[in-house]
Amino acid sequence: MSEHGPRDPQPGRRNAKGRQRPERTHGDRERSAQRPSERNRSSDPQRLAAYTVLRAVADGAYANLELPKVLRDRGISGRDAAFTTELVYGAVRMHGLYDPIISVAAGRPVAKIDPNVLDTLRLGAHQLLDMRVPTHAAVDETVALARKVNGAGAAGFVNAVMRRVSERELDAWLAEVVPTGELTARLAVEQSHPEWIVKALRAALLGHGAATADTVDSELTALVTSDNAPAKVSLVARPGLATVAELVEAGADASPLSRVGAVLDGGDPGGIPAVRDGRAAVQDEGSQLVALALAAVPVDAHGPEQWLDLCAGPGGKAGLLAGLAIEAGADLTANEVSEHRTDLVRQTLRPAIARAAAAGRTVTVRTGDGRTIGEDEPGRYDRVLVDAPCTGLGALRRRPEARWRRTTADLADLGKLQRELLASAIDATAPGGVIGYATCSPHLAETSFVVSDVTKRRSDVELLDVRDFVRDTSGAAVDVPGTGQTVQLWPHLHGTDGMFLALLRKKG
Ligand SMILES: C[S@@+](CC[C@H](N)C(=O)[O-])C[C@H]1O[C@@H](n2cnc3c(N)ncnc32)[C@H](O)[C@@H]1O
Repeated sequence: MSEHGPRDPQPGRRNAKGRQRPERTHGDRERSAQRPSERNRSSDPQRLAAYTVLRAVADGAYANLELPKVLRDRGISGRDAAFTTELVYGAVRMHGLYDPIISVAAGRPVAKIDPNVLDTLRLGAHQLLDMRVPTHAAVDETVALARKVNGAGAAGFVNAVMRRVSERELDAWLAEVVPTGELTARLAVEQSHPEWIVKALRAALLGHGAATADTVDSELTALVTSDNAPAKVSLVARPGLATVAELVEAGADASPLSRVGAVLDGGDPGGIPAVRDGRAAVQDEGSQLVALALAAVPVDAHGPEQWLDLCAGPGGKAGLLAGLAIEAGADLTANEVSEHRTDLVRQTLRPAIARAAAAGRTVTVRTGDGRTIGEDEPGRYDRVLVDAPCTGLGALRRRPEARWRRTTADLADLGKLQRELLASAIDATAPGGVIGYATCSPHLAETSFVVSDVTKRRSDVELLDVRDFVRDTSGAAVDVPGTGQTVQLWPHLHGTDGMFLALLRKKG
């Protein structure tokens, strides 16, 4: 491949995401035109760390778990950690767009590029096309990284590809690689999602009443665009253990959406004492609304209410439910099928377990298959949460690799499990009790279809109108589009994960 120096771009031009691209200087061009072997640069720790995480993700790791480990092991913190995080999340999320660009720049399909080298190129493409990194730094540092991790031969190739990519602004690349035609196919590349997910989200917007035929294109565009924006850091003050005021004092803003929530505008939540002690935690406000709604439904119980979290791992909602249960004079059982995740629940609930004991109530954690609880303990519980295992298509902002791992085949396996768990939950619920069925996915096959399939087969449950129980901090009903009795929250409308909730009453 021949090498061409980058053209001078139009100074001060904004790219498609509205970011100001820095002006490039003549010096940048000269520098980029140098052969990689003529430069004597070693790669910097942040890019090396980002590359390490990308390779781990390629081997099956989760970026949100691997990244903190690598940052900690290498002593990367503060702004350097934020930079590394942006590199990792951007390169993983956006490679559905970067790969076609890299392919054009390299003159070959990405399948013909060594996967290690491809990850280096993705990191470089993200710096060039979506970050404020000056062009010369993005190119030079990517080449230095390639020399270190991919070898001298690969560094020459990376240099050539990076320089080609840097020749155009993002808008020009979009014009080249985004297909014309169907919006779903266009968004799949432009917003870097597998097309089956874009189609499923389109159906979900229509099916949950969040769009009409006239508005679905703009809603869908806003939704998939929001999947690529970093989620804000939301905190929960676990009732009885911490207060929102305490979180506000530590620098967060009270959440307008959740009465137990606060939102952190940057900074490390781990630095907040209540979070460090497990009295507060990072938790999406949508998840908080689910737990609050289930706890708010009036139930006629004989004696202290018995609450069950059927699928509790790693314990986020159980942490909130435990506090709400103690406040309500109820007992909570948190069940989880995986031993390892049960340990995480136990860790999360440790402060609540102690507090429950002091209040004469119990919070119990156990390992078990939720599908058999209905048979083993029929009618024992007054409130049951089924936060079902799902594709997580409503939480793509937080899990950058999830969109590339999920397949339509997952839906069939999960659908069977979801139906069995919901049926078991209903069996485990006492007459007059309430069941919450939740997913962090708006996919119709995991939400409305599961609820309608299970309820139409039985005469002992009725749907409640969830809208009555999803209340914001002021006590007003949260504005949820659609007219059905279930609630679907949306990242682009509510700023939360795409949580779904149905509430069912067991007939007395
Ligand atoms: C969506 S997650 C629950 C998240 C949790 N409620 C929270 O807020 O942190 C679903 C959980 O269900 C668990 N699970 C899967 N199959 C299960 C089963 N048959 N019985 C009980 N739990 C199960 C998974 O291991 C996973 O931890």
